[in-house]
Amino acid sequence: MSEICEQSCNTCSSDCSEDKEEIVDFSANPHELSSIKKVIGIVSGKGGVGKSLVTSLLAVMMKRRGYKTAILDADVTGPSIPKAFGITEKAITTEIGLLPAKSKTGIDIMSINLLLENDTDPVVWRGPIIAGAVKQFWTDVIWHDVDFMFIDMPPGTGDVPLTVFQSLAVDGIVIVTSPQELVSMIVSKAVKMAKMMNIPIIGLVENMAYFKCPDCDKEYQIFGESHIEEIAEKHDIAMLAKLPIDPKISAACDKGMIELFDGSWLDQIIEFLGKEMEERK
Ligand SMILES: Nc1ncnc2c1ncn2[C@@H]1O[C@H](COP(=O)(O)OP(=O)(O)OP(=O)(O)O)[C@@H](O)[C@H]1O
Repeated sequence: MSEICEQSCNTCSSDCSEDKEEIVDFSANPHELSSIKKVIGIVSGKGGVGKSLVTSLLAVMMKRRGYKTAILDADVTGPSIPKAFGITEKAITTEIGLLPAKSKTGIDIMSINLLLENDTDPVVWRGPIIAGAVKQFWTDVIWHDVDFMFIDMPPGTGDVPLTVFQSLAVDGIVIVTSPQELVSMIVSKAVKMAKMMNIPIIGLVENMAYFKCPDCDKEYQIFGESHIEEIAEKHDIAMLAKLPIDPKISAACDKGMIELFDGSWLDQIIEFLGKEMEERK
């Protein structure tokens, strides 16, 4: 088998019949009462770049457009979705499955924090257990009548995100980055992982791209000059949005009021997803 298997057996000349037996099918079916039309994964090559923020905003915006929307918080060791939506209640367990919590505007949400007795308890689990928990959010939760499910993926490109990608039927991914050194390498890793998994990349979002001075409207690139357009071009993927550093964003997340937040930065993705859904009809 070649050193990096891209699962493209038709074009690969390696004789790996023995290795093939080792390929494990991780794919899992959603709960029999679930109905999920489109699944969008939000990924980042590293933590803290705003993946949960972009996940939350996409769900809020699509809900505002009238779609039935859900968030599966697969970031098990850093679950920030319930806080951003101000959800404190726990998930309900029934004999037939788990029921997600509902946000104020009606977005279905499942997160490990809705199952922990105390949401400040750390999740000190090893990779396979974390991946297993995420898989259960897919198989054991009743996702009733969902148009768009947004998955806040575990950060990075390691074992856990890989297993999650293999288990869940993801239709497309959005890669979130910030304008710092190493971004090119980090994006390359995320792109390669998506290609290995055969998952279409919807495009790139650069978060914390600039800060706009409220007094003079001048834009400052706090983390240095952005090279995101070159990176997008290099990988032939669409550059979809640039989000500023905005204290109102962190305040909305901290106060659990992300659903009140307004901003048109992600409109290009929203339009794209809306079109995809129309074409599906
Ligand atoms: N553009 C922004 N302006 C201001 N604050 C932001 C912005 N983007 C994210 N933040 C804040 O930065 C923190 C990290 O963001 P977020 O949780 O979305 O990152 P993440 O990539 O999901 O992190 P992790 O992978 O570690 O969970 C949060 O407190 C969030 O409110």
